[in-house]
This record gives sequence, structure tokens and C-alpha cells, in this order.
Amino acid sequence: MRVTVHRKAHFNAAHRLYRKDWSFEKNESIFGKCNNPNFHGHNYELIVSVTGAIDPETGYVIDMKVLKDIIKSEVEDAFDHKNLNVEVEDFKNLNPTAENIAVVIYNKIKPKLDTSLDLEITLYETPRNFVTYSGN
Ligand SMILES: Nc1nc2c(c(=O)[nH]1)N=C([C@H](O)[C@H](O)COP(=O)(O)OP(=O)(O)OP(=O)(O)O)CN2
Ligand SMILES: [Zn+2]
Repeated sequence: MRVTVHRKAHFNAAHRLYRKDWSFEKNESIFGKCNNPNFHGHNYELIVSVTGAIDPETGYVIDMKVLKDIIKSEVEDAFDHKNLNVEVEDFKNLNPTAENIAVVIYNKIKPKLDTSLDLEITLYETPRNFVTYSGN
């Protein structure tokens, strides 16, 4: 029997969607207002979902406190109140779209979990735009 544990978190961050190897005009045609050279911000909402067997001794799939601490150190401390393009190494050469941010978060958290556990990342960039990634 496998059960999924969900932990919510959030961070505020600025970004610009563009490619350095494209002209401003091409970036504008693909990314529109998201290509603003002065950046823009989002209140990202994150749901980290961990699936595994319930430990019969503790009743836990994973201790929520442990999961909270992993999210804080791997995501919130790294991304909150940051300019993703300028201040976060992961996005120096990677467009900080919601898709790419979700993959980066997955790759940061997965190695911190027991290998028996499955992970899914749900990332809301706006209340109406969100992505999911589970490593496939
Ligand atoms: N596939 C993706 N498309 C878009 C992404 C993305 O990460 N992946 N990101 C953006 C921009 O970041 C943009 O800032 C999104 O804002 P906006 O279009 O204003 O989104 P809203 O939900 O606020 O828009 P409403 O029109 O109010 O619904 C664009 N595309
Ligand atoms: Zn944006």
C-alpha cells in the first residue's frame, strides 16, 4: 500500500523569459511581455508530493518535518526573493520557465529522499498557470 504525502511551500522570485542567442525581436515574438529586460515577478506556489509505503512503526511515509526542512534548504533558501536569471546558478543558461523550474526543483529534492520514495513536483507560477513533473 503506497500513500502520497503533500507539502505546500511558496517563494517569490523575479525572472525574464528569453534566449541569449536570439535577437530582442525574436524573443519578443515568442515570449512577449515575459521578455521584459527589467524582469517581472511571481508568487510561486509549490506542492511537493512524496509517495511510498507507510512505515508500520511510525505510520509515516516521510516525516513532514524532514520534508519541510528539505524544501526550505533546497528551494526556499535558494530561490525566495531572488532574481532567478541573475542570482541562481541553475538558470544562468536555462530559461526559468515554470517547466524548467519544476525540473530543477525535482532534481534538487529527489537525491535527498530515500530511493524507495517517488516524487512529484507541482509548481504554480500564477493562480491559473501550473506545471507538474515526476521525473518521467
Ligand atoms: N509554458 C509556459 N508558458 C508560459 C510561461 C511558462 O513558464 N511556461 N510563463 C509565462 C510568463 O512567466 C508570464 O509571466 C505568465 O504570466 P501571465 O501570462 O500574465 O499569466 P496569468 O495567469 O497571470 O495570465 P491571465 O491572462 O491573467 O490568465 C508565460 N507563458
Ligand atoms: Zn513570468
